[in-house]
Amino acid sequence: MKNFYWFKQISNNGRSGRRLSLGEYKNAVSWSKYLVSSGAEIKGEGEVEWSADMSQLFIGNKFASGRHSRIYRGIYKQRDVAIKIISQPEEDEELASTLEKQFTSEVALLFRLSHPNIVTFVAACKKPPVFCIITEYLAGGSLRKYLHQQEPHSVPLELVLKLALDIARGMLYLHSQGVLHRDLKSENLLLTEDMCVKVADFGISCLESQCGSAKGFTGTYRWMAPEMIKEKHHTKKVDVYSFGIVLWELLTAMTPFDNMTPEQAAFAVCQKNARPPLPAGCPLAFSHLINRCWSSNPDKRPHFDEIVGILERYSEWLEQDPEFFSNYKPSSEQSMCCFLQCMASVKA
Ligand SMILES: Nc1ncnc2c1ncn2[C@@H]1O[C@H](COP(=O)(O)OP(=O)(O)OP(=O)(O)O)[C@@H](O)[C@H]1O
Repeated sequence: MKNFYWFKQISNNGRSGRRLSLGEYKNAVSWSKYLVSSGAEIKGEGEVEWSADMSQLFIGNKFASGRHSRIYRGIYKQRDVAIKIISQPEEDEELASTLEKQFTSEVALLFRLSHPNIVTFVAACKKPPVFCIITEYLAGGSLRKYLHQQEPHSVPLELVLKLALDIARGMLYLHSQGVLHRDLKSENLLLTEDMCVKVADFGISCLESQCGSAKGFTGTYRWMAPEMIKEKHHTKKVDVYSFGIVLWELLTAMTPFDNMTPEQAAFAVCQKNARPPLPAGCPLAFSHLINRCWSSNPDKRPHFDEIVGILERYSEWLEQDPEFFSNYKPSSEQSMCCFLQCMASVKA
């Protein structure tokens, strides 16, 4: 594979694997000294359960980065993985401590989650000032990257529906586990090769019972619910708001509020109740749902069980009637249900 060298990131005995390119070498040595174990260690609570066996980890090319992380491809126990490496800055103690807290919380949450639409956790390692989180590798990249490669408004409605349902099922599971994601956006939704979506990046997620206020929050304004922008008390419904924005992204393949800075977008959402414009030809089935999801009143936003139910019904109806999206009227839901029940009884 051109320009792709594996580096066996082990060596308690100092041996390393194959040669790295100069850039990779510089990157690797900057943190490898921390990741390589130096003998017996005392591990914190729960750490034994998720601690990576570093002798089984091969680290390859860096392929993405986050605000405070670099993401590498790798192999762990013969499995394709993504390795998120977070390094604490020496010069900023407050940020260093926030990053450590985020790492600990992300691992604790990911470790207990298991669902086809949630990225699968593999292992982690904690060697301050470097932490790593190993997850399954998703070859399709982020949904944001995929949407940016499409012409605006060009994603077929069947695909929009399928992707939306994947995301909603992942979120329904997450909420059923009492977890709020709090940073749901297309960048944190990853695709498999066969276009299945998985929810990722639990850095600022929390257990509903322990979320507290949104003070000093580092989520992303373009996708953030107004109550969270205002640093008010928030509930699971902040994820439903973000889901509404993601649904808009799926339909338009555009960036929300792309003519504004994130701060301007935050101001417009809170002070002027602004939302990204729904396309003129947006099927009512979607505009109706999006408007409910991004309602400024959290109580008016549906729960994910209702959203999954609605999207599943849309899928069924689309199967029965290829013109479903043009024919749909919100008031027709009832008659469509009757129609399907009749069809089912005729078949029986
Ligand atoms: N398991 C994975 N498989 C494939 N790509 C991944 C995986 N994990 C992360 N990525 C890529 O890396 C990017 C950043 O990952 P992630 O969001 O987890 O990092 P982060 O440090 O939390 O970022 P930020 O804080 O800026 O949101 C993702 O948008 C995606 O493109």
